[in-house]
Amino acid sequence: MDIKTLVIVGIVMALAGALSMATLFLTRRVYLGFGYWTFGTLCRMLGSLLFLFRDQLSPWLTIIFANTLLFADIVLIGHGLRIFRNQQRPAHSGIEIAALLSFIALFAWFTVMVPDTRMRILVWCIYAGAFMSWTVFILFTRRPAWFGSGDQFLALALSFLVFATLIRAGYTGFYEKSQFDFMTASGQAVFILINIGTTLLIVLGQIIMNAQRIEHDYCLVQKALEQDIAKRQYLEMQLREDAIRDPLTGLFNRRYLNESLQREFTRCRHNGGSLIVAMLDLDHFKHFNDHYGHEAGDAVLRAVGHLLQHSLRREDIVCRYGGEEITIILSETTLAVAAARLDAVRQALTALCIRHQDQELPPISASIGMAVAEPIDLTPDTVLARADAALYLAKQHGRNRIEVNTTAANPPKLRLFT
Ligand SMILES: Nc1nc2c(ncn2[C@@H]2O[C@H](COP(=O)(O)OP(=O)(O)OP(=O)(O)O)[C@@H](O)[C@H]2O)c(=O)[nH]1
Repeated sequence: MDIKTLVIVGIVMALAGALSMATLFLTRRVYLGFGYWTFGTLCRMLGSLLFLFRDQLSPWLTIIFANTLLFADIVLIGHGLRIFRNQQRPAHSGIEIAALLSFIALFAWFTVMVPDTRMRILVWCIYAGAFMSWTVFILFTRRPAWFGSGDQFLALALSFLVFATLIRAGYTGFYEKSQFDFMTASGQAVFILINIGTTLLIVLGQIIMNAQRIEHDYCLVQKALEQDIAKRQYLEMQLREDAIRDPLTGLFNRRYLNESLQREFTRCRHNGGSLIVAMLDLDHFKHFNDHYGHEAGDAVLRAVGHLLQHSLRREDIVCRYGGEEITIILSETTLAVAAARLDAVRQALTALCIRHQDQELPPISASIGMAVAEPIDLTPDTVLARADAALYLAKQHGRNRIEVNTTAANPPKLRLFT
């Protein structure tokens, strides 16, 4: 394959790279800096194309301008990279412009004033080698979070070119002048081949770098979104909790009682399970409040709420009905078991040691009324009313005791707990 054919292959490769970069640039999301890479690839293609007309057009075009375009590509790779990696735009523009202008001047000098191919090659090797090394340095030393195989590709391709440039500089120093003619010397063919190989590798590296950065940003957005969703869910849960909890005792509130009682009542009706409702009321609480103060009364209510929450089953629903009255919904259990459990609670309440402002408050007690949902209950409110009636009975019978609202299905034998 002669050198001209090789140059044509290089042009085709650069064209393919330029087209893929331009397509991405125009149709997809690209980061700042990608435009410089696209423009650089176009320069490379155009510069290679001009080489083909070496003996037909002016040396200003085919030597000076062509090489300037190739060098511009190398400058633009580094410039684009620094912008891609969020560096200040004007940071090194002065050096780049000065390098480009001096490169043009030296090439013009060694083409028009003192024609010297050996010097032109050396100038090329020094300028291109320095700029490529600078880019490799940035690639290896400033690794951002999205650093990945794309950066390695680019670093690898450029390092290879730096190596080839060094060899070319050495080769230039040892051979006769006649060997440097671009379109005839065989040594130049190797360098053109290396350029062809690295052109696509550089483009590929730049495209992968962009894709990896998009992927990294996407992951960040996704993570932020997930955190946002979790926060919202937590806030919603918190709002729901606030809406159904009594702030003083931590027990469910009246609203939740109404919802739950209706739900449990319907479930019990349809599935035939059991439903027991209990009303618990602190004894002589008005007197307690009057004697020890409202704040001490609040401390008692808090302690009672805490005890109830921790001494009943998880599935039992404990709600503050109002004031010092508490409603408990017990499902899927028998009256005997529920009564025994509530009596344990009653006894625990009497043993409760409550402190308020470094003062131990006197023992408290509670009366409890219970009712079992039965076919005669047409609504949940009737079960509640029967439990309340049993509570009234417990108060009348001397307090600190449990009374069960008896019906034909639940005879009075259960009035045992006093
Ligand atoms: N500290 C405090 N007291 C409350 C709260 N809600 C209601 N109370 C008081 O609870 C007392 C209820 O009194 P009563 O309904 O007369 O009942 P009692 O004194 O316990 O008498 P019996 O139930 O017959 O034993 C009232 O003094 C209310 O002010 C509250 O959130 N905090």
